[in-house]
Amino acid sequence: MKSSLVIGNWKSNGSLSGNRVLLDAVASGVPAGVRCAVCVPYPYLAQVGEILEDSAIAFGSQDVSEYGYGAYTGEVNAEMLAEFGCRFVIVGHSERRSLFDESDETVARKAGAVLDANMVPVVCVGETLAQRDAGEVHSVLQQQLDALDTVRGASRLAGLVVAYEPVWAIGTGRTPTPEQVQDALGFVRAWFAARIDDADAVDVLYGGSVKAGNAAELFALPDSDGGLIGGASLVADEFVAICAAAVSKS
Ligand SMILES: O=C[C@H](O)COP(=O)(O)O
Repeated sequence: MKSSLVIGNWKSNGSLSGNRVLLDAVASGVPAGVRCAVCVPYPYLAQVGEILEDSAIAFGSQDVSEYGYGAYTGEVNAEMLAEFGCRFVIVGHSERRSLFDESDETVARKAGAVLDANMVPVVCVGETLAQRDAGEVHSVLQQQLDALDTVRGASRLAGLVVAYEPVWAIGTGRTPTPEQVQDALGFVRAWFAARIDDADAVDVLYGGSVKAGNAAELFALPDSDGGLIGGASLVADEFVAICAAAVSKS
């Protein structure tokens, strides 16, 4: 059985001095038996790569350009991220979709660029509260996932990680019920099963107000392969405890 995957998303947080303290504690505290990574702001990639060089913890970024090298002022392309040692790249986080108007098609192009550079896209999907209240959870997920069909090819789809993150649960302290989470994770799994042979090999994560206190219950769900952790990934003890909770699922 594969081990669970826990990814910390620092969002726009960090400092050169604070990163070192946090990562030293995380690297020494995360137990064996869980795959762990942190996705950090671009300027810290080199520092984080150096700090984690001899650890089992992977790292990555929180976004990427859909374009390659060239006249794209302000963009950071996938080849650059790969050169810095990134393993994971978050694409389509709801904060990027809502604050920066990223469409499903843009997200799919970014995922393709990440795959082209031999890294792992962590594609975020999830509904708003209004969409949930309107009974649209499955249709929203379907539309967000269907855009990934442009990534094309079973071997390419098999290289994705998907994080189900209901928008209303992000940073709010609210989490869906375990039944609601399992329903969405199962829907994502079924989407892959309709397209590739080994859908169980795809990592399907949950994100949204995961804490040490609720992680074990969420990770224990049948279709959970781990979590995408925001605020709690900035607190070493909390993040280590979340990673420890993922080990028991493995
Ligand atoms: O990428 C992480 C998610 O946005 C969850 O954030 P949160 O754990 O702070 O709710």
